[in-house]
Amino acid sequence: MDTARKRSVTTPATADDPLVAPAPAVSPREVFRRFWPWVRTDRRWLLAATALLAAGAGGEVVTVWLFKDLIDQVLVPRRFAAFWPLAGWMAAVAALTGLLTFLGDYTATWVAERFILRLRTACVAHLHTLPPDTLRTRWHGDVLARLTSDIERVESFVASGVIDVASALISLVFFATAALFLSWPLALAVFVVSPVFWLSARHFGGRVQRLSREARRRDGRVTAVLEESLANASVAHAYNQQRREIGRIRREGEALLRAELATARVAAAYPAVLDVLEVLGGLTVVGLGAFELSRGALTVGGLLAFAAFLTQLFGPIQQLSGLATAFGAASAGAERIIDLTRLRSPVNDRPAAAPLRAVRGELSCTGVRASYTTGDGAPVLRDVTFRVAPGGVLAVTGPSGAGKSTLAKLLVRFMDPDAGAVLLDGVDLRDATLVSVRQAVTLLPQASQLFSASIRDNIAYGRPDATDDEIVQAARDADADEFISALPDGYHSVLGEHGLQLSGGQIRRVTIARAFLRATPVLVLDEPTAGLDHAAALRVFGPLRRLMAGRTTVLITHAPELAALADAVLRLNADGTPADSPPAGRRTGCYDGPAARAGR
Ligand SMILES: Nc1ncnc2c1ncn2[C@@H]1O[C@H](COP(=O)(O)OP(=O)(O)OP(=O)(O)O)[C@@H](O)[C@H]1O
Repeated sequence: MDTARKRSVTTPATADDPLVAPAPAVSPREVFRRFWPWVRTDRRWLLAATALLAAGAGGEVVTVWLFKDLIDQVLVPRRFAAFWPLAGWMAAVAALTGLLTFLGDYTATWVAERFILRLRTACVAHLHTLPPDTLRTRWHGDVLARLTSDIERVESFVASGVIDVASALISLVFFATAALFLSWPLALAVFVVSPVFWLSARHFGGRVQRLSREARRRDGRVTAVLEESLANASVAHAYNQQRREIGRIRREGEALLRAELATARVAAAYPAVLDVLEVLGGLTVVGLGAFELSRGALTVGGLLAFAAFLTQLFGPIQQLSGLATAFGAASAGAERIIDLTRLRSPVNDRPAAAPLRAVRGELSCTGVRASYTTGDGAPVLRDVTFRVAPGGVLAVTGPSGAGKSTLAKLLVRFMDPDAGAVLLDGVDLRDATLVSVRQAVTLLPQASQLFSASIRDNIAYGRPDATDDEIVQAARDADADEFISALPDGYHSVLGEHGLQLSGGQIRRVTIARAFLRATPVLVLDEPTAGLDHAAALRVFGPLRRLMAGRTTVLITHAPELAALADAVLRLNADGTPADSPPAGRRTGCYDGPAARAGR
């Protein structure tokens, strides 16, 4: 299973299909075992829904029985006097049946929706245990498809599926008992032909499962391509490649259409076959019924009621066999969700991990080697050693691909080194809890990430309890207060997706304000001026200098002006080894802190 997953992550499963590989198959029992826990807490409601729906089915039996009496006691003997009491009963029972069925359906939906909510929340919670690189091994669009349509399909099997099966079975027993009671020879004849329905359901269910699996995968591909295409729309426009993007989406859409149609052909053929079987069954009943009628073993009302029961009987049978196809689709969805939940974080709290306390900010790396399992496995950082005293600033430079961002990931524990150690105040980060590491270290990533929320909430993202005054102060420190206050809604201006209303420099200053508010003793700044023109870059210099003051900072940068703010520079070679010849009296990349800085 692991090998299959690995393949889906690193290389295409098939040459023509690099985007979304099929998830490994999972048995129905496994599907149930995995997903039942999300229903278990609501099992009382599940029982209530089933009982209400079963009671509704009981009401239908009584209505049909009263209908039989109406024919035999009013219509056949032409006695109008008997009509009113029977009609009154029928109306009352019909109203009660309607109410019970309504309550049953509503409760079933309640259980179903809560299942979806819980499972989706649990899946998202799991995804948030994964560091960004692990999450990136799956296409975001495909992950979205798994969290939406696949979860709904699983629900249709595990939650409402259970209610449907239970209430269909109970209805089946009710209607079958009533039919037996009316005429056992006729009922037996019906029971003998029933397995034909069951066998056809199994046949169709299996085929739908296979076809649905492909349709689910195609669905994930369409979402993945859509997401990527929209995210890169500006490139497509700038390079006149809109047609190509449209073509790509169309091709994926056509493949999904073919997969959905193949599923629909089988899924839709099934009710058609069932209809023919139903007519044949109905004709058998009418023939046998006429015979029973002629020998006086059945009344006209009895025969019509029997036919009505039979129609009612087909409902649950159809429902049960429909479940077979629903299960096909559900298990295909379940496989994809389970595949997602099997992703494991390579970075976890050790059993003896303790929180970092009162961090002073002495940061060091000793002989660090790091590599990615998703690449060729070769180290991207080798033998990196440095020390930054509390409050010191270390600039990290080097050619593209030298491993600078990888170093940033090590410092916030998005990954762990293969050899050597990253130490904060002398504590190996692997011995500290993840939460406390991230409480002590603020990462300002290369790409500024803003949420579709107010500027205020974006600044307060790392400290939701911050007061308005603290937020404004952080914005002032980041030179962002002026432009924020000039916006029509000021701090309450809501940013569009990726902060579209703001310029690159303004976005960067909002993220710097966010970092100010966290006020952690250690900062990791990954190319804080990347993507900004010279003027915009100059505007963030002041805020960055203020942000770094008094904080241990690792400053990854290509900009010489920014590197000049540092007390020492660690240059990385293209192969991830440190390039610096050691300054007199110091080891490679080693910096001894503010004392040394003061002496410069
Ligand atoms: N998630 C990943 N999986 C596999 N390989 C990766 C991953 N992230 C980075 N790499 C590889 O690791 C090497 C170092 O990448 P890194 O992003 O650390 O370089 P960098 O020095 O920050 O580059 P740049 O200056 O272009 O941002 C590169 O060869 C890159 O291809």
